[in-house]
Amino acid sequence: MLRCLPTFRARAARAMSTTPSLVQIEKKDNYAIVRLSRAPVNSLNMELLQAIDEAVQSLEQDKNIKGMILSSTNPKIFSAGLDITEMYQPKTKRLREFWRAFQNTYLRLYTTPLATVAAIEGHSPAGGCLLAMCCDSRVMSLGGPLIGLNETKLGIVAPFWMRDVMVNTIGHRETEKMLGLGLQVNALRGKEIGLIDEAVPVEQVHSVAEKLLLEWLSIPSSARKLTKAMMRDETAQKLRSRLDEDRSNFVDFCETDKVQSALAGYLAALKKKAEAKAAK
Ligand SMILES: CCCCCCCCC/C=C/C(=O)SCCNC(=O)CCNC(=O)[C@H](O)C(C)(C)COP(=O)(O)OP(=O)(O)OC[C@H]1O[C@@H](n2cnc3c(N)ncnc32)[C@H](O)[C@@H]1OP(=O)(O)O
Repeated sequence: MLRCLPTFRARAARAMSTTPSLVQIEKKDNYAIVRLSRAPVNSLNMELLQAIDEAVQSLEQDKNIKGMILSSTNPKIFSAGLDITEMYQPKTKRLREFWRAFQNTYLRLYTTPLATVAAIEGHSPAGGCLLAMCCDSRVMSLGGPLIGLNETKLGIVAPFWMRDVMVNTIGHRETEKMLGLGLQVNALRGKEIGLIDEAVPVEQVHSVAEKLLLEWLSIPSSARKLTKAMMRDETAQKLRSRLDEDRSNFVDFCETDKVQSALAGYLAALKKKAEAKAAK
């Protein structure tokens, strides 16, 4: 018992230090709204990934909570995807921990027994698109925001499990095009290819997300959960059985000169764009 205490304390301290600031949880009757809250663009660094994982886990353990809406405190950005600075000029130990956090968060969100809906008001590239695809349904705002796996445009390659989730969502041929060309699409096009379930004006995103969530929650709970597991466990298991191999592949790939120079170029382009915006 005593020996468990430091682990418990460390976990509790970590949860307290990450969860409230990086992820906001608002509980409603039988579901919660989980808002990503890492300014400026919800880029997924290790701490945010861990905070999402912990938030979903804590909701799974709450007997009153049956579902969640994944959203953002920033209406212009759902999530900018993985924090590129985690991958650029990395320290190997941190890079390994970062990738494990990404694997864990994906596995948690993709297979959670909670019903999940992504309320996507703003941009959702790459890792942001993955988080959204892990949910049972997606609502996205009409207009400017884009969603997709744009990795190839950065000169990097999405891992097999991001591909698998996209194939499961929109089918093989659409994934081949989206992934190969690094395409991002707006909500209307997303709806045409099945990436998005509802495309609505931004002010309706949350009410429609709630409607979709209640539809999932209207299904008898054990039937809904078993069906979700039946549809998703095989895909998740593919990664679970290769966690270390996948992480080594990522670290080796990331540390190559080619990937490092591609990331340097991409970060410089982002910075230039931000400076031009600020100068206006
Ligand atoms: C075998 C296995 C192999 C595996 C091989 C590895 C594959 C891993 C899979 C990778 C998955 C990913 O998610 S890769 C990540 C892909 N993500 C992206 O391409 C998104 C890039 N960002 C954008 O497009 C835009 O920033 C967008 C999100 C639309 C917001 O536009 P805005 O105009 O509102 O804001 P900006 O001015 O651009 O950005 C505000 C600030 O945030 C920073 N910023 C923006 N996105 C960022 C990001 N993802 N990471 C870090 N920082 C980011 C900018 O540099 C600015 O910094 P300051 O100038 O300092 O203010």
